[in-house]
Amino acid sequence: MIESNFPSVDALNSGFAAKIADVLREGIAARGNASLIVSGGRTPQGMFAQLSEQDLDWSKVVISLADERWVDASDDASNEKMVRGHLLKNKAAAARFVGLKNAADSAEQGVAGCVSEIKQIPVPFDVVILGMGEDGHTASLFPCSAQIAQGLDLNYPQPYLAVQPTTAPHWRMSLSLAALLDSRKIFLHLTGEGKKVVLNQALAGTDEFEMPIRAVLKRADVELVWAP
Ligand SMILES: O=C(O)[C@H](O)[C@@H](O)[C@H](O)[C@H](O)COP(=O)(O)O
Repeated sequence: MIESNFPSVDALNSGFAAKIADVLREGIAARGNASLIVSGGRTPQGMFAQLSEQDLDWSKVVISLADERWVDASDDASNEKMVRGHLLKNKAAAARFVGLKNAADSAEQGVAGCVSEIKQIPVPFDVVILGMGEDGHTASLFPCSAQIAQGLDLNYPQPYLAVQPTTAPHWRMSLSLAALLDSRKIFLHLTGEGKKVVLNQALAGTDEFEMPIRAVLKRADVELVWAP
């Protein structure tokens, strides 16, 4: 694991945004376009504001989500709402966004629509930004869910699966482990001492069903981006 530690969340927000912008520019220079898969939650919001101001050809960038709560895009729990409010503005307003919530009544019924939409995004993804919960979940690969074995199965046939956490609200749509790993660059974005403690627990053990972030850390050269 590569470690980029910042002295403060403010320093992280601007330094990490600049780092992501560099990778996106490299992708555009090399292939004509670039993809960015982001996570929801609270951690990325300040960084998104900084990223939205970065000078690059956002019209060549497609942005999508590592996971989504199966709620309307107007709901405060919606990751799409958060990304629209914090990232898809300023210069980044020119990026194309592929959301995950569709008109299907349930996340399980919505998988097919998501699978068809993701075909617009070339793989490997250029950048995936992951977060991590106190229970070691990442994206919506929750250790408590009945779907965790499918999510961590590298041969799972679909890039998305519907997940019902028992310790957090809402059905989710999540990229599978295999889909997340199909990326040129994976960042793990954490802030606070508490998340560092959880990360150290993850690094100290091997049971991926207990802490699904281990499945990513074991297989990818993840760059940890952290501030206290
Ligand atoms: O939509 C989500 O909930 C996520 O993608 C999830 O995996 C998140 O990254 C972690 O739960 C950390 O969330 P916080 O940043 O709010 O701590």
